[in-house]
Amino acid sequence: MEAFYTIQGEGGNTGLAAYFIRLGGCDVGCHWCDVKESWDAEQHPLTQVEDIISAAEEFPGRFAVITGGEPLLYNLNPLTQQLQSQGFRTSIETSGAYPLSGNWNWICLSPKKFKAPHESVYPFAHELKVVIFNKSDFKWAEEHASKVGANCQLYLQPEWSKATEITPLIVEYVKDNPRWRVSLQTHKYMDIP
Ligand SMILES: C[S@@+](CC[C@H](N)C(=O)[O-])C[C@H]1O[C@@H](n2cnc3c(N)ncnc32)[C@H](O)[C@@H]1O
Ligand SMILES: Nc1nc2[nH]cc(C(=O)O)c2c(=O)[nH]1
Ligand code: SF4
Ligand SMILES: [Mg+2]
Repeated sequence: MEAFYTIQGEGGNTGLAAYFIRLGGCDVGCHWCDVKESWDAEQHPLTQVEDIISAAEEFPGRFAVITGGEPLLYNLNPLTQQLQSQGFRTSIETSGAYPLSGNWNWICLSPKKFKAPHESVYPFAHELKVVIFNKSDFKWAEEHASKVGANCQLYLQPEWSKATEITPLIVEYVKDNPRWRVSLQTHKYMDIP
């Protein structure tokens, strides 16, 4: 759908220069999704893996974020193998709604109520990033935390349109439950892509 060089704004790699590769197509249907224009894959022309990588190589950073849409709709082995062979570290932003493919240095699993993660994905997550839309989502976040590995980093991220109301609740929750961390969509505060 699009690719752009920016700063990873969210989660465990916040602040790192990153080349984002956004793949079109998603059938999860989050009502608060901030990239609904990604949902219909047919609206976005296909791009060859070689062309994606040569565009990425124009920039100095060697950290790639594959996102979407839901990137696990696709077999990501060719793209990630070639990125790594060209010296990129690879990371994915995924709902986990489909089984994993691809070779990953970092996996961010962000589970959704609208289409649950595939059970096989949880043990591979380096980061669990739960979007909090209302108070009941904290309990729901704990259910997902019980499924990831012991070394997985746990993040709570306010849903953007409710961030003013939800962020203070996340702050108190993390103070009371310190295995969790706060994740903010810092790119939105910085007004960058
Ligand atoms: C647009 S999604 C694309 C990748 C994948 N479909 C997923 O949901 O993980 C990228 C990240 O943005 C988060 N996100 C999407 N809309 C959001 C919103 N309105 N507020 C906060 N986070 C949001 C998702 O949970 C996910 O972690
Ligand atoms: N700067 C920036 N950081 C991000 N982290 C995850 C994003 C995404 O949409 O997957 C995203 C994004 O869209 N922009
Ligand atoms: S799974 Fe990701 S891309 Fe799909 S609707 Fe939800 S937030 Fe948007
Ligand atoms: Mg985004």
